[in-house]
Amino acid sequence: MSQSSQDVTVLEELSANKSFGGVYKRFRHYSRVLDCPMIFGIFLPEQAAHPRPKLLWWLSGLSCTDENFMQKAGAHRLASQLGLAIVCPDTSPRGLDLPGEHDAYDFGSGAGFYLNATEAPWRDHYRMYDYVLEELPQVVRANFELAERESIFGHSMGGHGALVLALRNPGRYASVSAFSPIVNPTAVPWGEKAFSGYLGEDRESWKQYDACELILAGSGKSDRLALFVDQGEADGFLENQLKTERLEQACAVSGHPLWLRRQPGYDHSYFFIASFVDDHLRYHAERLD
Ligand SMILES: N[C@@H](CCC(=O)N[C@@H](CSC=O)C(=O)NCC(=O)O)C(=O)O
Repeated sequence: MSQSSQDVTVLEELSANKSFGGVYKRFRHYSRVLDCPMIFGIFLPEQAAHPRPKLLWWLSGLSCTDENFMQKAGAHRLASQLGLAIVCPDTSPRGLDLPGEHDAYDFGSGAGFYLNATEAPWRDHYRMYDYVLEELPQVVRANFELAERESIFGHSMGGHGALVLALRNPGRYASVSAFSPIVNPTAVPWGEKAFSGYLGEDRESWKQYDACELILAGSGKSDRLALFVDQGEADGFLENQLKTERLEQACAVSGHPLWLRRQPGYDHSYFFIASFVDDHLRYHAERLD
């Protein structure tokens, strides 16, 4: 069977670790959307107590794999109690060797930006928007018995991904939240570098992947999903890359509901995420009930 005709829902189990009564597993599958093998992680709460867990997606940031959140966020204990299944996709296609793909932490491997690239050579593989929105959910649902509703959260580049996916797909997610998200990628160095490489120089086309632009464009819409955002005030990326105040401004102008918490002294790391992840898990669990 050729790779492109492989059944994407067939999983190869790579590891399984019991954790807080549940189980953390990693799987490899062939992604037709990305045209390469991909790995994802899933935490499943105890089967007997939660036969049909609620589904929560986590999107990680630059330089991460499917493993960072599972190993560092300390989310398993409460996810197990709340009956949450958490799925962590990888942050880019893998196993390729496109020109320059592995040269920098903020472009190429580990930096897919949850978009569908239109520029060569990226467009043949870098389609993380479709992968996270469509293909991986099909794979996960074909293999695990899960509740129908789903929610999404993420960090930094992954916070950007979570906000964009939720804003562009009203009704799809019961709730969305983010730690230290890149909120206005079309106007900060990380986003400008990635979007010009993946999407080309037409800046109009970039706006479909920019949370602030989407919020401003959706001004007056009635079905706006509230955004829950935690941002550390001692985050070294806040001033140049994250610019949380622009999200505040866009939401204020558009009347988009935003619950923004500025957390004094916290930086951009997983120590920040671990400090507040319980609040996010409870927030999503309540809205998924
Ligand atoms: N220069 C650093 C930058 C990588 C980094 O800080 N990545 C963050 C996400 S930043 C925005 O998307 C991260 O989550 N890192 C992984 C971790 O486990 O902390 C570098 O490459 O080291």
